[in-house]
Amino acid sequence: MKSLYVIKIGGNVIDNSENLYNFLNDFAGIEGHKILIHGGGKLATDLSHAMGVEPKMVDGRRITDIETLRIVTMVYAGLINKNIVAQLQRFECNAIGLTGADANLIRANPRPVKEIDYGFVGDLHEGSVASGKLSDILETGLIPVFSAITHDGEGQLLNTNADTIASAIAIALSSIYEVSLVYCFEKKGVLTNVADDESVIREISSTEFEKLKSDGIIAGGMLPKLENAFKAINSGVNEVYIGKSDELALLNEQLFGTRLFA
Ligand SMILES: Nc1ncnc2c1ncn2[C@@H]1O[C@H](COP(=O)(O)OP(=O)(O)O)[C@@H](O)[C@H]1O
Ligand SMILES: CC(=O)N[C@@H](CCC(=O)OP(=O)(O)O)C(=O)O
Repeated sequence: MKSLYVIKIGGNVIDNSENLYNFLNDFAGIEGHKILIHGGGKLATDLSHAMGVEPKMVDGRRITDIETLRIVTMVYAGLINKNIVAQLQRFECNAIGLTGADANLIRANPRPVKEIDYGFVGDLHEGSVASGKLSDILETGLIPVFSAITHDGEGQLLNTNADTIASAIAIALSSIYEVSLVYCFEKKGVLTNVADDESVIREISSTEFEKLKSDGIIAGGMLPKLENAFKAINSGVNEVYIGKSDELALLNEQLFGTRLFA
């Protein structure tokens, strides 16, 4: 089986032009097949404030009313996606910017309304990712760069968490490739103390994850990230890492951030 890197980059790194430049330079240098998925939550939040639309997050997911959907589509699928693609071209990495609607690559279901109405938020399910078509794109030598925008197949764009997209793409392609899923953010890995960047936990198993959760060591955005990451490792993805965006080169020596085990 050929190997494939599925790499996700979070909003805090995207927001810092020097960190983004360094990350994209390293990403461009990775040999073989690779896919980039980017968030951009921080910029969307800043822009919402500037446009007088109060951002609302519940359990790490953005409540996406029609105004917010317009903003996130402009920010994720437009501004951020096209900037990343242009920068990758500078590094001679032939990237193609995509949403889930392009080539019908990722179809989502609108999140059902229960206690909370999330609005235009899309959830992924088995079969959401068109793995055959995505593999066709990879085999042409192009490097897909996905934003966090998907669609429902009925003409409606949806906002889908970028960590979830990365996990779903990694799982869907794991029957075709040996997949390494890598979550890059602004810290050196999963930390025992969020204030101490050197307190990296090198390995976490599913059982240890439950304990870290109940001890309150893992909180906020790290919770859904790890849930998505463990789903991947339990669904056929070869390896999953979480670590700092400017340490990507350490992946080769298996010294990058935190590695997850089933
Ligand atoms: N144990 C932990 N180790 C590292 N980060 C943690 C931990 N617990 C909570 N966090 C928080 O989770 C955040 C990462 O989640 P999030 O902001 O959603 O990531 P991303 O930037 O990839 O979207 C970190 O910035 C940190 O503040
Ligand atoms: C539904 C939902 O919450 N979507 C996310 C998509 C962007 C994202 O995931 O960005 P980060 O990776 O930078 O957090 C949002 O709008 O914040």
